[in-house]
Amino acid sequence: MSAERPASAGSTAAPVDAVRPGGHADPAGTVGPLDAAGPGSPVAPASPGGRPPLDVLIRRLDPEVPLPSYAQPGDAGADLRTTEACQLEPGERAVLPTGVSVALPEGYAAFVHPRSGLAARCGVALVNAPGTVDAGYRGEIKVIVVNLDPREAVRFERFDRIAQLVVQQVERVRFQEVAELPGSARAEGGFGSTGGHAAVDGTSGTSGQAAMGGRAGGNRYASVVSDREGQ
Ligand SMILES: O=c1ccn([C@H]2C[C@H](O)[C@@H](COP(=O)(O)OP(=O)(O)OP(=O)(O)O)O2)c(=O)[nH]1
Repeated sequence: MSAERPASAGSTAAPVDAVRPGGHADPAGTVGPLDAAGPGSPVAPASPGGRPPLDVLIRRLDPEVPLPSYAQPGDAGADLRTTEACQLEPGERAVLPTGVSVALPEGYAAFVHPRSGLAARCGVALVNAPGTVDAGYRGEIKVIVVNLDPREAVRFERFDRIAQLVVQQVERVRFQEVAELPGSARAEGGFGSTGGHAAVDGTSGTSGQAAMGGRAGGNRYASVVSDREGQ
């Protein structure tokens, strides 16, 4: 087991607010529940193209958690915080609570994205990135973090910012079955068909078998069984 490594303590890290010790002690934590997009927020949400920001109902399940907020004007994602401290050993994952639930308008979804600073400095990823929060979901937003660093543990303190929530409009489609699809330049080319790096050009030691579902493709049978049984 590795020595404890705060998310703030990546060996090559220059300190930035996102991962600095105590970075979770955000003064925004004191704002009232209606202040998320108002004067109490550190940064009011940007309005791309001059559009007014979308109002999204949010409920705090943890009365002390700061509401998600945009760190900078123009940011696409509002930072989500964990309400539980957690330490992840190399390779470990955890489902962390954020202390908030939302009611998105129909026609919208929210996507739980990783934070680049945590990824670059500490090797923290989201197992299901991006996580999808459906418009009808009223439960607590959770974040499935994994420590991909092969050697060092990572520690999150309560109210550390662990992910970001991107709200987007989504289309609901009607699938129209046809015998033949219209042609296109790409046609059926996929999985590196345009080349561009050694691994997919076949000039390196890796064959790309995993991506093609070949022998190195992992335990696909077990995954399908778990999913079918709702586990
Ligand atoms: O990172 C995530 C992803 C999902 N969710 C919540 C919101 C979402 O609406 C619900 C279901 O997620 P998803 O549809 O991705 O999961 P599933 O495994 O397909 O479950 P279900 O059968 O409930 O749809 O879980 C989160 O809180 N965080």
